[in-house]
Amino acid sequence: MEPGLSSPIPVFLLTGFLGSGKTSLLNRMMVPGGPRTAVIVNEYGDVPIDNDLIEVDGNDMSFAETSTGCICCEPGNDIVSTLSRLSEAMDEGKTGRIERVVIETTGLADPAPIVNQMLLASPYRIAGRLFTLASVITTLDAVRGEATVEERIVGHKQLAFADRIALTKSDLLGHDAAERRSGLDALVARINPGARLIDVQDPLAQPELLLAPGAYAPAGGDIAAWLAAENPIVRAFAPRAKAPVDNLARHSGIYTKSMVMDGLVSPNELLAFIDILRRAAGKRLLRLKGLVALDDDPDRPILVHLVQDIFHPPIRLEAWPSNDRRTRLVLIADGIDETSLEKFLLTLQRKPQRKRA
Ligand SMILES: Nc1nc2c(ncn2[C@@H]2O[C@H](COP(=O)(O)OP(=O)(O)OP(=O)(O)O)[C@@H](O)[C@H]2O)c(=O)[nH]1
Repeated sequence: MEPGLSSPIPVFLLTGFLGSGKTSLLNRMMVPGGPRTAVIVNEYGDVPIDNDLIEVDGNDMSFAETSTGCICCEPGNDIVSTLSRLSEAMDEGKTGRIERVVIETTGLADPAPIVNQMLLASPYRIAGRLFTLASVITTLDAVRGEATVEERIVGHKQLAFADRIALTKSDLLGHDAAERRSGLDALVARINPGARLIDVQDPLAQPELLLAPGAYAPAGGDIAAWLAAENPIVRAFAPRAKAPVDNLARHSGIYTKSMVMDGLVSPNELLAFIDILRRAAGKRLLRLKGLVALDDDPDRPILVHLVQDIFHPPIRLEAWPSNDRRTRLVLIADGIDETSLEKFLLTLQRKPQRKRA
């Protein structure tokens, strides 16, 4: 019998702050010959990019969808609506057999409302199909993660709600790596000592085991209070029920800007653009990612990633990953004047652009 009709389909929630390595980890967790998987990528920003960056083996992935707008707070985009759409697609025969679901949340997603919805009625029956939360997997960026967790409540909650943690970017820790690594271990021990942790840079790590079957078992200290704070009934009857931090304004002050353009830019123009932006905005530019058509070889786009003030080495792709060959940039900013950022984005578009041959 098809999974979901008798036994629930496991749902894995992949979360972690902006740019902490979720999509990179997703590509490594999905190995050939694994269970057939529906991958749903939820992006913050109205121009999806990650769907073009998933490279998992076609045999394993029978369905992939990208949604824009945050799964934790955008009406119609919550976990139930997301799984309902999947269930409908399954009914309509669009997906093939599905044995598990992986949902990559936006890097700003608060896990509390998502987990709350799943746990309130687990196994969750949607359109005659059962889903159950198997795990919350959180990517923790070794370089920026500690500051993110200390300064941003969403970062703290993403770590606290995990039952599986993937430490990313430990290869970038630099000369004081051992000291910084013990700081990260202490952070995890304080916030979520019960979670299983792997370092994705450890040659012996097997990221695919993060998708091993299981039942979500959170051990983070503040979980119960945060879940209670999500529950409208608890709110109504016990308005003083204490959540460790007020989480109602989930993304206040943070906004996203996207740019799509047809023309070509030179590698130097692109690098200068990113460099000026990085210096001027610093950590207030939470994220920039994009695929850019360069004039030296328009058939081979460049993939750029800025995570706060860290510019990851750009990657020249062998070909455009889809039929859309336009330059696409998505920026997520916190506390940067919106008009100034818009004007700066236009400077790239206004450069004398070469047209494709
Ligand atoms: N050196 C190094 N770079 C990494 C590692 N993991 C991810 N990255 C880089 O970090 C950047 C962001 O990675 P993504 O996988 O796109 O991060 P994400 O969490 O999916 O990003 P958002 O969806 O925008 O939140 C890319 O340039 C990756 O190549 C790692 O373990 N080591």
